[in-house]
Amino acid sequence: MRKLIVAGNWKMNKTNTEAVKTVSELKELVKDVKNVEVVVGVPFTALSDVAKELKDSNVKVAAENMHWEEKGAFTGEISPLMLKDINVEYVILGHSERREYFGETNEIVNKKVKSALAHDLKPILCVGEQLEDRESGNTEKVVEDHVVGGLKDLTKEDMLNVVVAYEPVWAIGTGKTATPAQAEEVHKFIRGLIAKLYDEETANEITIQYGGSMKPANAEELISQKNIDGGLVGGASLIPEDFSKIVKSAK
Ligand SMILES: O=C[C@H](O)COP(=O)(O)O
Repeated sequence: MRKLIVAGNWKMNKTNTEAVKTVSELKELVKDVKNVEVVVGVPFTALSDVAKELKDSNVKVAAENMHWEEKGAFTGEISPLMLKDINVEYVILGHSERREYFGETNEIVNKKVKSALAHDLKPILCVGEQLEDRESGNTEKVVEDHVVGGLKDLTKEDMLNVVVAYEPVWAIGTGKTATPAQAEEVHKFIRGLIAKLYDEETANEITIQYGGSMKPANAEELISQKNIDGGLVGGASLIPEDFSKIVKSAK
């Protein structure tokens, strides 16, 4: 039975003080949730204090990015060792904003995914098409390129620790959600791709989250689709009440 995972991605929002206050409210709101893994992805500056605040709670912590090397002359970067040391469990990799604004290629994303796994961090690999890809009928081609490129050289055992997040870029922060049927179609395609790259059993175990304007009002219908196993939530994850409603709508 694959795991339902609802993860927040705060992006570049909240100071450390605001972050600690937010998660202290969130952990109370979701303390009785058992069927869903709850994760918050927070800025680097807040990771340590957020992890301390969430110790002994059922909410896990994610970083929003990391470098693939353990240490060295990489000014401004954060390494997997640094994340492990402060009890971070997940790391969001290959988000479309990293690809678009910071030039991350599949090759870079793949190095990060492999490094995360080697350091016992669970990567959330983000994949998804731009509006022009969808309009030109290239959604599957782009998604396949991200999935195959991001997972290159991973073993079946590695794969079982990877979470995939399908995020159509045109739906991120725009209020335009993919319809449940549109999202399900791509999720099914991704699972089929993983079955081809590995096998059916592995594909059935992988959590594939949907991301893109997920809100309390649309989460239940999206997550109830056969191949949608949770969400990667941006804007709505900044408000504990809204995020907890999304978590509780996952069944
Ligand atoms: O990682 C999260 C996504 O980019 C979705 O963001 P959003 O929920 O604000 O559309």
